[in-house]
Amino acid sequence: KRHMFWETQPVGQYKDMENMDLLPEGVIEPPQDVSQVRQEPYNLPSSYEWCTCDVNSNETMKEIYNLLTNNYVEDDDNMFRFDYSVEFLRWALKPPGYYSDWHIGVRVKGSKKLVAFITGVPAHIRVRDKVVVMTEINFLCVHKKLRSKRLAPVLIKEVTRRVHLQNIWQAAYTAGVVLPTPIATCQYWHRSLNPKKLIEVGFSRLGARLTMSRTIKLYRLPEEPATQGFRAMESRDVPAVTRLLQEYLMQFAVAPYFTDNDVEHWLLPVENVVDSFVVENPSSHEITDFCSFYTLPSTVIGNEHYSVLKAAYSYYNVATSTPLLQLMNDTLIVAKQKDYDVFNALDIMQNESFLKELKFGPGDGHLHYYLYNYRIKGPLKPSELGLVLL
Ligand SMILES: COc1cccc(CC(=N)NC(=O)c2cccnc2OC2CCNCC2)c1
Repeated sequence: KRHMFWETQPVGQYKDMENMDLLPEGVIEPPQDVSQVRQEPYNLPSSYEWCTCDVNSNETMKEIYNLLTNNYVEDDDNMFRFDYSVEFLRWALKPPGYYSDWHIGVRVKGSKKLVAFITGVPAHIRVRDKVVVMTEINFLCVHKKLRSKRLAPVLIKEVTRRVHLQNIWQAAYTAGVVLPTPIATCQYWHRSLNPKKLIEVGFSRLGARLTMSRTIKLYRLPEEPATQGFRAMESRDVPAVTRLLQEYLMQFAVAPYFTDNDVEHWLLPVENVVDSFVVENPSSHEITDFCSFYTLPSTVIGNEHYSVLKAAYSYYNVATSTPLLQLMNDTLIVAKQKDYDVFNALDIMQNESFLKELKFGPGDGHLHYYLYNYRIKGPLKPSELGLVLL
């Protein structure tokens, strides 16, 4: 497939794949001087204009929410569409050191209607033995009525330009589609928590030799976590969780580099956005394990009984004394207690070690990871990836 836009970008090109192993890992294009970066925004089709979206404005957040909930990513069968909440988007877009002009919108000149969006947030990402300041690109969305006007490449060039102006030259992003060139291709898995609803909305199908009552029984979970000392994470746990997580993530080829500040933002519980738990040893009071998931509901498109699928997405998990299998089962138990319908996970990090045993089923799609302007001998196995993007 020809990628007229991506073949012009500093990303791994398909044609490089033959002598991939000859090219060195690292920066593809050296950084320019910031004074050399284009000062003016890229051109939009005449009836559209750029805007910087103020994520502190409730009105603007409502516009972003409405654009995404009606026009963002759907599953392959167009039965579900991501339904990121306002509080989730605020959390995702305001990490330590964020730049408000990396929250980029496109409006119709007359009506001021928001019709497209793309975002970047700064992150320290380690690639093998190098920590690189990058931007994590997300929420690229063009209104359904404006598709194939080639707006996406302009949005990508504009966010790249604004990132370059801050002297940042690398990026990380994920997509359900294959572009030049994935650093890793991951499979997603789902664990039913409310099988009756999942079958009703068409997310799951009744097993050939299973009745509904046997299916409900199959996925039943205990009322309470099994692990002694399992509790919600609190502010006082930040230093211990940072140490635990930093140490754990070192085993992966690509992973975030989290400071206490980052852990405080990304991993402290925020209701209906992110839940995190620690295991505190009852006698030593040492924090020995950590697990977390984020909340990303999906709109159920066109079901007469349900309009929303309540989904939890596995985030970062570290098991140093509790078996990972038991820690993740406790996570499922808590997700069920909080009335989630399904728990999703990618086959990254050590997730493969628990997926089948905890009754996850494989999803029908893949999530591809990409780096911009950074070459890595790959592709990596999913188990070499320690980075979760929202
Ligand atoms: C169930 O509702 C859906 C609504 C839209 C798309 C999909 C399928 C899909 N594309 N799923 C994933 O990308 C996915 C599956 C498991 C874990 N994380 C995931 O994506 C995350 C990370 C990338 N940005 C979106 C959320 C499902």
